[in-house]
Amino acid sequence: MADNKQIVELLKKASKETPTHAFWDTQPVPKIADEVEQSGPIEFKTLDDVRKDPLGLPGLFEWVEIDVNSQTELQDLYTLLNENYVEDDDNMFRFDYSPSFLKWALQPPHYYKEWHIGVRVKETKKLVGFISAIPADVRVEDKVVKMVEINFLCVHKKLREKRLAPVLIKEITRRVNLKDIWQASYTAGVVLPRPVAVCRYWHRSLNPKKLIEVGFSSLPPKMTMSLMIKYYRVAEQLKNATMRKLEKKDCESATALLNQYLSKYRVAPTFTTEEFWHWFEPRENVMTCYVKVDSDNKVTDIFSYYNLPSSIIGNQKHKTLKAAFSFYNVATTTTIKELIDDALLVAKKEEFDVYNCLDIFENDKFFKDLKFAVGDGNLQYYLYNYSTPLKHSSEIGLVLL
Ligand SMILES: CCCCCCCCCCCCCC(=O)SCCNC(=O)CCNC(=O)[C@H](O)C(C)(C)COP(=O)(O)OP(=O)(O)OC[C@H]1O[C@@H](n2cnc3c(N)ncnc32)[C@H](O)[C@@H]1OP(=O)(O)O
Ligand SMILES: CNCCCN(C)c1ncc(F)c(N2CC(C(=O)NCc3cnc4ccccn34)C2)n1
Repeated sequence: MADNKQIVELLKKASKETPTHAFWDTQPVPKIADEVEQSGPIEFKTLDDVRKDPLGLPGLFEWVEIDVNSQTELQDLYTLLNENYVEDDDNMFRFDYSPSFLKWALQPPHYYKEWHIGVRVKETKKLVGFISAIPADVRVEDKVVKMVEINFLCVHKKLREKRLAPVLIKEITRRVNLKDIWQASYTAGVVLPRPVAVCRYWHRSLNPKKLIEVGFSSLPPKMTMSLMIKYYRVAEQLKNATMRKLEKKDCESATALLNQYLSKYRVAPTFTTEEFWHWFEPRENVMTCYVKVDSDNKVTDIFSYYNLPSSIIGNQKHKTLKAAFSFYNVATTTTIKELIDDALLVAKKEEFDVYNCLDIFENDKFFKDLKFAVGDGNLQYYLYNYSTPLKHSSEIGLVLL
């Protein structure tokens, strides 16, 4: 991604496009083009300032808590997102987070069910809106901030542009404040006041034939399909022959290794061992995590990715794009390039069509050699009620699902 000066230009341009944000201009977030010097909370409120009753909703609708331990309620949430969540700009793909993925994403240690907020139509009980928060300790520069990560904001396609999103955001804010938490982190493909970092997606083809058939990639001029297939063939053997699936006994040393590695980034989470095991325990069709250990059985290298498929809208031959999204990786006895080369081999074996990475961490060190192609999707990182200077994408060490 471009350097900060270019990003500030991009943000100034974006702020000209939507000069007024009727909702966001009322929120404790810096203005889009603000050049912030200090890091710290923007507003200070106490529990006394927090409304004790839920926000008002238009008469037809009611607030509900989605109980992700209930199969039927989890299925309602799956269906809402499967039909109404994030699409690419050309409406060719829509994320298809699975029920087991959503349960995993929403139930880390110390989660609150009150933070899984749905909006249903009173009469039919149809789920038409959702937003979630999960607790996370995120360090910003030199301060660890107890905050929440906001995700899965969704309003049914038929109820768009009725200002329901600000109501969902204010309600989740109220419920989080009631637990004496005043900051949040979130990411979005849209530019809002105001990004902490502007990141870019990179993609590594694993199944070029299918990616071309579904319009994810195109065949470059003078390239034949058979040449493409050959070009993207992955290694036969692991570069790190002893890499194996993470096991519970690895957790102590793996957590220490990851926390140490993340300390060099300006925005990064800190994990307890319990949190680490929740996020990295291998889960079929959700999370893949491999480690390498030394002679004392201490973890020295980790690669991990999550399974986030997309529905392919309107393609007769293929219904689903199988995408692996890079999660957290640490290389100490190997290079990041060799480590990710091994991740690509395992992802190909697990029949993924593409492996996606953001240009965060030190990922830009391997994009070229491992044959990644830059995507057209930007992902903006945001903090709520916390100002901090704009970061270069390589200073970000946080992944949201
Ligand atoms: C301390 C605790 C704090 C907790 C909260 C921290 C903040 C969390 C913030 C949420 C983090 C979410 C992280 C994720 O999940 S990012 C994924 C978001 N979901 C999707 O993109 C799914 C498909 N789209 C939809 O479902 C709807 O279009 C959504 C629900 C996104 C907007 O619904 P709709 O299209 O019907 O619009 P409206 O008329 O109701 O409202 C228009 C207002 O909403 C602002 N808007 C539009 N998109 C987003 C967006 N992605 N984040 C924040 N704000 C957004 C927009 O600028 C405008 O405000 P303003 O420009 O007039 O001011
Ligand atoms: C709120 N949590 C943020 C993470 C959600 N994530 C993963 C996400 N947010 C915005 C994006 F721009 C994005 N991209 C991955 C890249 C990509 O794969 N683009 C082609 C594509 C295939 N399927 C879809 C579905 C929706 C959008 C683009 N799609 C672009 N990823």
